[in-house]
Amino acid sequence: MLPFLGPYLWAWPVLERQNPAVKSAASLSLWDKHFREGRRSLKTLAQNIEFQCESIQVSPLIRHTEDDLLSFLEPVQYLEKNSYEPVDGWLKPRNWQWDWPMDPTWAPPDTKCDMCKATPCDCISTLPKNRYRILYYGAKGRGIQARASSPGGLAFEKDQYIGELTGKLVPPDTYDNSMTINLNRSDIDEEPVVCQVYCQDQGNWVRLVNHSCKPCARLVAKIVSGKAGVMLQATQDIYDGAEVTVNYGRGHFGNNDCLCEVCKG
Ligand SMILES: C[S@@+](CC[C@H](N)C(=O)[O-])C[C@H]1O[C@@H](n2cnc3c(N)ncnc32)[C@H](O)[C@@H]1O
Repeated sequence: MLPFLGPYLWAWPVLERQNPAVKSAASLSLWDKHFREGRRSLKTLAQNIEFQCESIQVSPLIRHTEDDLLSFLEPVQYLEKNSYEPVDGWLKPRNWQWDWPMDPTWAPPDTKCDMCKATPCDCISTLPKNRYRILYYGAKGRGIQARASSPGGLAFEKDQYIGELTGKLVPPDTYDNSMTINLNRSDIDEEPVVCQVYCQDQGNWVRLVNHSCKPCARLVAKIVSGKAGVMLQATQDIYDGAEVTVNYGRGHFGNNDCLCEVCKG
């Protein structure tokens, strides 16, 4: 996915001539690496490759320094699973009964999986693959479109788990933005929030799901294959070509800010 810089990648030799900053031999190999990555993304529709330039407004490239340009072409770090590192001062969640500090998504081995109701299992590796594509949805930015094996076919069945949102695990109340979601644990008394999943700088495709006031999916905290996580679950049958959306919660968008199909007719 790299429509924005795509034309520049194809015109790379011209860009190189125009920007005198792009000369240092030391950085050529980095350029080369990102350039190849970009071409691969354009050629193969490798939907998991997202680039830093896609979430920012880039002014004409000639005005940028070499470092800027390189950072635009840097792929967003793709996480197959959540990343956890201990943080000083991360308080033990309410009613947590195990060692602390530790990965707050850890669950005891006898915890039943919310997908198959059994234990142990490998449900997490059975989530659908290649059933989505990243598309631009106008002023909403990028979003996720469902993709079935045949045109117009059923991509996801009602209640099916579509994917897991991955990101960096951070202490509760660290961030308050649309790239962060609280993870609470239904297997612990009073269901405390044990961490947030923060996916601004790294994560997977689920982080690109847009909001709708009439969504076809939801993000829900579940325990799957022995780990707690935020799962994307279809709330109705979703067909090929439909945008996969969730509700970000009441009050997320101010008056008239929501661009979903309900609010914009
Ligand atoms: C989790 S991100 C979704 C991916 C985002 N569209 C992108 O291209 O990076 C959330 C952001 O998408 C945009 N967005 C999502 N749903 C929207 C909606 N219904 N109306 C307006 N903007 C929306 C807002 O900018 C919001 O802060």
